[in-house]
Amino acid sequence: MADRIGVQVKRLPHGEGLALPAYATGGAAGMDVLAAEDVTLAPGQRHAVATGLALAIPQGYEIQVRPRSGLALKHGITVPNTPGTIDSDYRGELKVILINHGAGDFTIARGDRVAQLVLAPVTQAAWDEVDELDETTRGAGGFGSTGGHAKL
Ligand SMILES: O=c1ccn([C@H]2C[C@H](O)[C@@H](COP(=O)(O)OP(=O)(O)OP(=O)(O)O)O2)c(=O)[nH]1
Ligand SMILES: [Mg+2]
Repeated sequence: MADRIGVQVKRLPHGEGLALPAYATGGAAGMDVLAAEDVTLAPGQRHAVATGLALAIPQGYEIQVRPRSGLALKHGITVPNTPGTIDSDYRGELKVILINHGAGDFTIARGDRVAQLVLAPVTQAAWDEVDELDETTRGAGGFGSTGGHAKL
């Protein structure tokens, strides 16, 4: 197993009895995180699903909240703010925002694995304000300027 970075986790009262987020396989990038509440999402509805967990992520890291592809493909359940950002200084409850893009109601039961958490390093930037930027081949071209897409 590769070295792991320690992340403090505190179970909140409504998180008691639930497993902690875990890697489903040895090479998994994300830890599956469980819902700590029952909730039914109607088509188009979104909800911040409780996890019953609060974290203290080491400075220099973040946790990204990403959707699970199975839920997205089979049921249209995804994370509208993906990847959700959990800051290292956040001490509130970790919540997973889900939206139902499917055609029917979707019920989440307490204990269901609703998303995955990816620990990632963060580099903070310091602005270096200038009057002129260097010239490049791309210049101000963007948003499809290099082509490569099918013609409509
Ligand atoms: O999917 C998410 C996204 C965020 N958060 C928590 C942790 C994060 O550190 C905090 C703030 O998130 P973000 O910066 O994305 O939201 P904001 O709208 O900018 O709120 P704030 O002004 O509190 O930063 O909310 C979650 O629990 N789940
Ligand atoms: Mg913010």
